[in-house]
Amino acid sequence: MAEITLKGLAHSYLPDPKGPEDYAIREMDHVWHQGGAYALLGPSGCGKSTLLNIISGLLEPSGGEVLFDGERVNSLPPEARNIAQVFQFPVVYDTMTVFDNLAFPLRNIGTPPARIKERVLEVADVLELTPQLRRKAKNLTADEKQKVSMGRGLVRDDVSAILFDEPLTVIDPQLKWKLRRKLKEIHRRFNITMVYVTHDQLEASTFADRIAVMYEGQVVQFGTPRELFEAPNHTFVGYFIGSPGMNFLPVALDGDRVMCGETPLEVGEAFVRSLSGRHSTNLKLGIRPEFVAVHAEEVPDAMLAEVLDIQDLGTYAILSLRLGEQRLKARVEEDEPLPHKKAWLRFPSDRLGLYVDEYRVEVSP
Ligand SMILES: Nc1ncnc2c1ncn2[C@@H]1O[C@H](COP(=O)(O)OP(=O)(O)OP(=O)(O)O)[C@@H](O)[C@H]1O
Repeated sequence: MAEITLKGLAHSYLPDPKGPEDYAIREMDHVWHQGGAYALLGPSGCGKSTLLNIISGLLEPSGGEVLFDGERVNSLPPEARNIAQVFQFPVVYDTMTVFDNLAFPLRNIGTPPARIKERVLEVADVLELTPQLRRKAKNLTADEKQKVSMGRGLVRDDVSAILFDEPLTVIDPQLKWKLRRKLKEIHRRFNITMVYVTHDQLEASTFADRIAVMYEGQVVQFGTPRELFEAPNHTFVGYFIGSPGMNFLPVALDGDRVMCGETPLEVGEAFVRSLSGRHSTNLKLGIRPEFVAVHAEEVPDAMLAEVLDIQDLGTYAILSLRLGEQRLKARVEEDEPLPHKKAWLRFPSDRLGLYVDEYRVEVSP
């Protein structure tokens, strides 16, 4: 068991990297605490697998340090790090039985046979592989093979951490849901640090207590699913988490009015104060579709918007709106009146975020 610390970590696959764009991992500091259930979430190419391979020891970082319980492990191979890794595609020995596949990592470290049997049966039970234990792995379905692969990662209870690299990609959607819950159950039962890589926000939030969102080789936010939803730290997190993603409106201050293009916004004094004195020209207001207050009739301090489209999703509707030149989305619950053609919008201050150069800044009331 270990606390894993990444200190000034960076990695480039190029021999002579120049700018930040040459780095798969841009300099980062991060701590995975002992016993946590974490997800590493981000789009394809953001550096998730690179980071995982650096932690497991498959890849040596070109800069910075990886520390396990404070000890530098940068050049230790995976075996010496005591890390289990489960990959996207099954890694099983076809000619061995399921039992022997699961027993393999334990036999490798000289575990007594009685303990091997106990542990294999326990893991097979959790993963519902008991009926297959005597079968040769080559006769299994793709789902079953991946379960064996996961079992091999879970069977040792002395590992520092288990890293999962999109382990459910080949799994049938219904079983996926079940396995995610199993993994959570296993985490609770065995109390091992688990880092689960995925590009799927649902997968990340059902598995993890805390999610690290990666974007362009950096962790741009590390928080609970709720924190990522309610207060995205970076515009990318706002776009990436939630469906539809967060609305971002480019703004500028004109005297004491907050303007989105030619359209004045009703956003309250705190935002005017926070915007004044900003030197950047990259200023945005962010609000989730769920938090835009939509009125079918005119109300005081509301902004008039045009309704472009209404997508009825049963218990709620998603409205596509135009406010001045800006497009945005809003969610309206089924028990609220749906506007036609025109809608009056308000942005509740406590739900509105201010983003300077793509990062959220504090707005004091
Ligand atoms: N072996 C390699 N040699 C050179 N560049 C690489 C190598 N592996 C990854 N990269 C590059 O590093 C960046 C990060 O890739 P990485 O595979 O870590 O991302 P990812 O988030 O895991 O993506 P995916 O979800 O598609 O696997 C990408 O630009 C990728 O092209």
